[in-house]
Amino acid sequence: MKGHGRKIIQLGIPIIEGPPEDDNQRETRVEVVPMLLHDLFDRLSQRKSYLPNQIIVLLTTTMRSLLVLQGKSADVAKLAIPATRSLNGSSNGGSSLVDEKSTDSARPSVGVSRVQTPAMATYNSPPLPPPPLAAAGEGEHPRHHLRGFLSHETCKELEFVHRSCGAAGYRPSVVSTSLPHLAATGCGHLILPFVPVRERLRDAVESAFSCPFDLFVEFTGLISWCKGASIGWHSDDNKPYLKQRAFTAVCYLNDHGKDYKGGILQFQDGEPSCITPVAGDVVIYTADNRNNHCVDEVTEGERLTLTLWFTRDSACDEDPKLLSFLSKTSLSYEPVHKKCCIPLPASDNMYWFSYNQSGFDIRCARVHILGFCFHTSMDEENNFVVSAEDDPIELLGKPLRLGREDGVFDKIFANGLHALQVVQFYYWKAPELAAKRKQSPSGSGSACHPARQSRGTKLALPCNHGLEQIIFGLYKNVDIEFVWNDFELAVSMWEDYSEELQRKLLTFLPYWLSSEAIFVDNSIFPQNQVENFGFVWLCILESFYM
Ligand SMILES: O=C(O)CCC(=O)C(=O)O
Ligand SMILES: [Fe+2]
Repeated sequence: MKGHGRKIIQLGIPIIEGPPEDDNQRETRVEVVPMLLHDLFDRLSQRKSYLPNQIIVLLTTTMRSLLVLQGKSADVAKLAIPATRSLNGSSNGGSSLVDEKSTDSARPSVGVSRVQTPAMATYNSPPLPPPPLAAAGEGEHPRHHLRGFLSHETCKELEFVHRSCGAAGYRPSVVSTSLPHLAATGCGHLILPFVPVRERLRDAVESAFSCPFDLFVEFTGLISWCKGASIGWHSDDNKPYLKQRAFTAVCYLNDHGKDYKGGILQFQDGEPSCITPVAGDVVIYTADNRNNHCVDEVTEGERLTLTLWFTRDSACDEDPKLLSFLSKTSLSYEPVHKKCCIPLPASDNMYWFSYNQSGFDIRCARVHILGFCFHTSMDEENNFVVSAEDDPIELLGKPLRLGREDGVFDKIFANGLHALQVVQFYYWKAPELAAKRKQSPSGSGSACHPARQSRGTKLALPCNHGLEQIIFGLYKNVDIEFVWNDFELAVSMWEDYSEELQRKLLTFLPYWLSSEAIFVDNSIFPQNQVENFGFVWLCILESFYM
């Protein structure tokens, strides 16, 4: 529902909270709701899925469409009503507001007369909500430290995505997982955990820096800063090709001191002058040279962040590019098709982590430090032999098994990335799996699973195990007892988790594609048919206005 250069005209009566701004020069156009929309308007505002203090505001944009805004009445009205303000397109919890440069050219196609309602007689333009954090950090160095912004569970889920999918980063000693990388490696469904986080962050940045509905996400990525990683003094828009960046949001997903050493973020001037990362905290700042900053070298462990850049330039919006990727990769799967969730590795060199003239494959390292190794998928009697000219790393793209100590798990994984994803899922869910086992009547958990027969041969891969330990092995926080039965349960839980995300993705994608924006809309998942009502009506109205 994003649109650019289109006009907003509000239909209906403005909702004003508090005194109107002394701003007579700002004319606001409010049209009466055309008769034919009354019924729709009433029924939409009775939708059961909204909280009592939420309403729907209908806005016409061009002669061809209507937008439905969902939100708290006063908030929506404050943002929607100042039609003379230039507002960029945006999606907000399934709602959208569309940019207009002038108010005069677009009138609804239905004949509406400009009627002054009692509320309008005194109405000019209500004040925008005050940026909640403005006092704390605005000024010469606009920045804010938002504590506890992300929940523990969100941090853990994003960590799972990163440790299962990350590839070598754009700088030395860095591993990264960008959203296009997920889409390109058959993991488009793993974008879903990011969606509400992106939206909340964009709202927080727009609110903190008083630019409602102004921003697009330019980049979203998970980044591991490993031993040796650092960045010197810079601003985030300091290259000609980065000038579109207006704001940065860095979310910390693990803890300085506990998970790694070093990696303090420092600002050259202003307050706060340095940020010691704590899981769940977020720092937001303008990307320009009012916020020159650096990150101290990480000396041990793995510093994990989710970094977003925001832009005002719709041409740099990440969503349309991502959607074009997703429509090519994810739409080709049927939701019931099991293969839909099997990751498809990128080229092998993207998983090569180089360090001081040595290195390792990131997929291998991630399973090794958790006590696993890759085995061929063949039984020993099949005499599986790797020909001398084959690059052994290529075997990670082929079916394989997972081994641990003296056992090999029975299941054949489609490739190394698939196996890695299940291993990471097991460690993410280990406490839950152990609790389930303890609750089940038979579950002492000590039973030796038949999977532990010896099968296949261990893949001999050219990896520097010592280096793997140094880079990923410290602070691995694995104090859980490994149980094969739990691991087997993790395989089916991983399938359920992935299929559920895939199902959601396929449900969301048509809406995302038609609006060229990625957003959360809980109403797409109706509890019952009534809740889906708005969308149905919107579609009917769109065709009506065509
Ligand atoms: O991770 C951080 O704390 C800041 C990262 C940063 O400065 C950057 O990626 O440009
Ligand atoms: Fe930076």
